[in-house]
Amino acid sequence: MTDHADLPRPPRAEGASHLLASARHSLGGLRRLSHETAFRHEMFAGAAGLALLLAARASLAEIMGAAVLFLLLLATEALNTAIEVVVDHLAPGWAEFARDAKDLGSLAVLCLIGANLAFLVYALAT
Ligand SMILES: Nc1ncnc2c1ncn2[C@@H]1O[C@H](COP(=O)(O)OP(=O)(O)OP(=O)(O)O)[C@@H](O)[C@H]1O
Repeated sequence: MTDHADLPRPPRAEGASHLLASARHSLGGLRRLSHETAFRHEMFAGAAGLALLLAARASLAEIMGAAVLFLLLLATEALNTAIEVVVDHLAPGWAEFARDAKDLGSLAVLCLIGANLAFLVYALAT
């Protein structure tokens, strides 16, 4: 990972341009996340889950519930990736804190995958 500590910080945007800058930063995050294999698997699984819900004529409430849980999973994956990026920068070799941080991030993602699967099974079974 490159360290740009010697580069000048861009000026802080104010008002409406702050909103636009935030949207641009979020798009940058999405671009970075799209490099992660786990993210691509989750997008594929999300599309498959939506197809199953539509085929089973799920209600709008069920589809909205699944969409909210899926967005929570993507948010957790983004935070997990952020943790991995920082940890890899701080601990290029083996370190106990690095193992713990990454394992905890993985656990958070696993919990959300479980919640998504549980809701999908519930929506398809009822
Ligand atoms: N620097 C490190 N020091 C100690 N243990 C580490 C370190 N890096 C990774 N690990 C251990 O290896 C596991 C896998 O780490 P890795 O960096 O491969 O994550 P990953 O499999 O790429 O995660 P994901 O699949 O969520 O992207 C971690 O959960 C942790 O237990």
